[in-house]
Amino acid sequence: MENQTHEEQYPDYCRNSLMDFVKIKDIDIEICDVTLRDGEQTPGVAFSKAQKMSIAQHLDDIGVEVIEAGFPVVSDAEKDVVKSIANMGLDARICCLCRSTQKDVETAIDCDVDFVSIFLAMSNLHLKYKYHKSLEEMLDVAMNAVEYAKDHGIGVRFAAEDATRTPIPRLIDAFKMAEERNADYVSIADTIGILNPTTATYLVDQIYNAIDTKKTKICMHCHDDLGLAVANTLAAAEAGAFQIHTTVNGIGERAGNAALEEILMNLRVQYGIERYDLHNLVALSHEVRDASKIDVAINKSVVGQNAFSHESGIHVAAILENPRTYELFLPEMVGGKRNLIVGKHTGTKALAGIIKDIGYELEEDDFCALFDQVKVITETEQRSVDRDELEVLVQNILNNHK
Ligand SMILES: CC(=O)SCCNC(=O)CCNC(=O)[C@H](O)C(C)(C)COP(=O)(O)OP(=O)(O)OC[C@H]1O[C@@H](n2cnc3c(N)ncnc32)[C@H](O)[C@@H]1OP(=O)(O)O
Ligand SMILES: O=C(O)CCC(=O)C(=O)O
Repeated sequence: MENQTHEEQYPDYCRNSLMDFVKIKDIDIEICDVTLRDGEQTPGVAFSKAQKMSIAQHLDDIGVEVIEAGFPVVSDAEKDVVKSIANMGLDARICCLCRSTQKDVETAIDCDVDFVSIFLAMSNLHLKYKYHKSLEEMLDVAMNAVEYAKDHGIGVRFAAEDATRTPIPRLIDAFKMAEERNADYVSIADTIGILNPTTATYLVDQIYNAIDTKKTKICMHCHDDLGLAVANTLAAAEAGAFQIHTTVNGIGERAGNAALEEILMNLRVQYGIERYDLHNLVALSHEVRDASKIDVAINKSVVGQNAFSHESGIHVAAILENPRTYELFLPEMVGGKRNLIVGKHTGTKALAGIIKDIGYELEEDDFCALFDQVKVITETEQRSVDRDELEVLVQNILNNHK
């Protein structure tokens, strides 16, 4: 091991070895994927039962430890799907969402889930404008719901909605109350996505020092309103959050949640966590894209069409020698494919490599003619040239000799 080069040690990706110089707690995490619940709350999205069960199966194949299957009181059909997923025999534990009411918990218990996520907002804004009730009244009902679930032998996550706008002492008091009632998890929800990595670290630190994390583990649920959901989730994990929440393609309320595929690649590259099977990430991304009818941005990390596309001559010339020069990880690692694009920025080495790939080698004059044509087309028509068109250009040049 010691004498191996980085490339030999990590043949599929580059590890961020700068991590060796920073002091953080050993990260110990599990993933709770909430695509089927928060992801489905994306406006306009309604997964079918078959779609939900298939996505659950694929999350399980990746090795995600917990799947939040839905919010059973939403409808009878939703309840039926949650129950069906809970009975699929997956390795992942299944949970579902409940408001802080006995009725919601009863409905969830009927679904055979491993644990319920009982949520309550305790920020002044939510107490005043949503519940129109005092903190004490709401906490009383919530703690009864926690006790009711535990008395029925089911696990509990007590989730503080809008935790990041809730006074920290209030949050700690509520989490301690949940801990006294043997809640298995307490969740910090950054419901409106206001955190940054520094404040995520600070907040998790405060909670970590206040509760017994051996008994009651900390969860982190981040939204992406400022584009920081993944960064905040990772900062929280570094500070001691155990259960981290994700959605495929980062779908979810408004700007969405922390994207599963980004979290998984970060766990590999930054923290050396290798236990998740990443080979079907692109396929799962496409499945959720089709089921949600939400396109994935072309430049989306890990699963976007451009994640492994290269046009610039300098890049492609180097990639043809060794893809690691411009790729953090090999596309095959996530079930993706490398695309070498012919465009305005294509160089001679790149063009020679690409035409060789489609079966041609040209004499110098022909090659120069082709190169000039490519530059003219791509600049005047402001587009790239695909393989079929490139082949026609090559054929035309060769035919001129006949
Ligand atoms: C941060 C989050 O993501 S929270 C989850 C959001 N997800 C959803 O809303 C899922 C889709 N929702 C629904 O299908 C419906 O809103 C239902 C089935 C949950 C509830 O429907 P309705 O009974 O018609 O209530 P409605 O949606 O009008 O209002 C929500 C009610 O829940 C109450 N409520 C909201 N959160 C909580 C909570 N954590 N604990 C207890 N009560 C709550 C509200 O105060 C309001 O009560 P009220 O009817 O006494 O005023
Ligand atoms: O913390 C949780 O488990 C869920 C809360 C949630 O969905 C939110 O506040 O956005």
